[in-house]
Amino acid sequence: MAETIHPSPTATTPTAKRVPQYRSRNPLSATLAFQKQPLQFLGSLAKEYGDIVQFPLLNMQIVMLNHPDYIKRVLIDNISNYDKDVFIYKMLHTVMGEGLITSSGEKWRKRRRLMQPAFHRQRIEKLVDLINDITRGTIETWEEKTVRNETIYVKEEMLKITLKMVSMALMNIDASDAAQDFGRAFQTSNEVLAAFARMPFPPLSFPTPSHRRLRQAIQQMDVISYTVMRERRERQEDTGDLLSMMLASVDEETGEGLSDQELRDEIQTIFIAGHETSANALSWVWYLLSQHPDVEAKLHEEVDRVLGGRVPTMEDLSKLVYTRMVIDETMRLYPTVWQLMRRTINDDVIDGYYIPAGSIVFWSNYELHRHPAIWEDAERFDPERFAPEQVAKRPRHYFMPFSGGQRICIGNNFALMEMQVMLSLVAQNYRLVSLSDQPVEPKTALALVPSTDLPMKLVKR
Ligand code: HEM
Repeated sequence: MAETIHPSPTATTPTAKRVPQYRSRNPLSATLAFQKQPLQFLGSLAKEYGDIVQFPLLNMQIVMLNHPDYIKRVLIDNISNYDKDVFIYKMLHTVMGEGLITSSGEKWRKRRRLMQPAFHRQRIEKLVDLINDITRGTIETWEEKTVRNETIYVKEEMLKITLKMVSMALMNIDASDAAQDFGRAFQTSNEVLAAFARMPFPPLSFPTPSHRRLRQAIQQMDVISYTVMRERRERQEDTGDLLSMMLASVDEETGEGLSDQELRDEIQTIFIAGHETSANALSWVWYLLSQHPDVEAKLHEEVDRVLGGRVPTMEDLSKLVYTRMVIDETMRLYPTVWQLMRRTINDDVIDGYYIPAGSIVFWSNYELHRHPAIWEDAERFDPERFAPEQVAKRPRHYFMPFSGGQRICIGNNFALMEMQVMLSLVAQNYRLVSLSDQPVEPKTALALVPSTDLPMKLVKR
């Protein structure tokens, strides 16, 4: 029989069930396990409790949802009942301010409306040539390395290339030194924040050595964002990109443009959200290809057949079906955004479970993408799962590496385009062969990153 729950079911939810509670004699065991090995801990919860469970994390109670239908309720069906007033977004606020990821309500809505046109399909189509050029530039730097038989570190290479792509394509910033400096400062802030996300104590305002490093890194990123902004304001030219749109925008009610602080927050958000995510996804792709020669061979066959030695055009992308299948299957196994959370505004009932107002609901794409009722033999890397006829059989919300609903990733089409172009163009020219026997495991920083730098050798095809 359904138990009643704390605080107590509301009049509208008289029959709601209590969310199963994590059981342990040690009140700190969940916190310690989450801090030490979050993926293993979440996996054990899913195994033991199924699709929903509540566990304590420090002084918070977290409701872990582990079925895509539950996530659909939060992101789509009852979206107005969930906001981002949760510690992880407050933490990101220290770096991104109130940018598109961290803002909510009317502020978010207006900003999203303003930025959305920069990501329309027609605009993205125009960026294919630029993405090709940037990839070719990288391939040229690799020519010499190949001759000298030098090792490349794939993680670093992917971060460099995606940072260039996002800064040149969306903000028309010549991505030389400034972007690389931004990348370095971002890595520092990333390390500190990842540690804080696992153990949010002491508060970031407390001046520990690592929190001081974070402050410094934020200052360095600020200097770069403000310089970019000042230069573009002075030049007063409309280059038709995202930054131009933001600089020219005027609030319909107040007639005012975005303030320096608001622009800084958005530039920082785009720099950060727009490069590390795609870089990690691509790093995982190269790693998985190096471990699965059969998949690699099939990819080469497609790239050679469709492109015939040319660089890809927008029309080619729809024909590079297997290339896209490899990307999707990689994001299933290693979703770079591996944890998401929301706060429940008013009481809700999810599949009969009572979720009181103020609950923190949490889900991990890493776990969801391994749900045994949805993905057979889930640990196996098998791009065929994403063959068009297989995709057609699954509800769309069963696979949401870019999240879903109104707050779906604004850069999803851009990311898919850049990854498909980059992957096909590099695969046309090179094989990336792993140089290490060290096992590569997923590491939970803010994003899900490979545990090694992925040293590889370039072999010309
Ligand atoms: C493989 C690449 C990427 C993945 C897996 C990814 C994933 C995601 C996810 C899961 C969210 C939802 C976050 C949340 O609800 O808290 C998100 C939001 C967002 N992403 Fe991405 N992303 C990628 C690439 C990009 C790129 C290239 C850009 C920009 C150029 C970008 C910009 C953003 C922004 C601004 C948001 C906030 C959208 C909003 O709330 O309105 N992302 N992304």
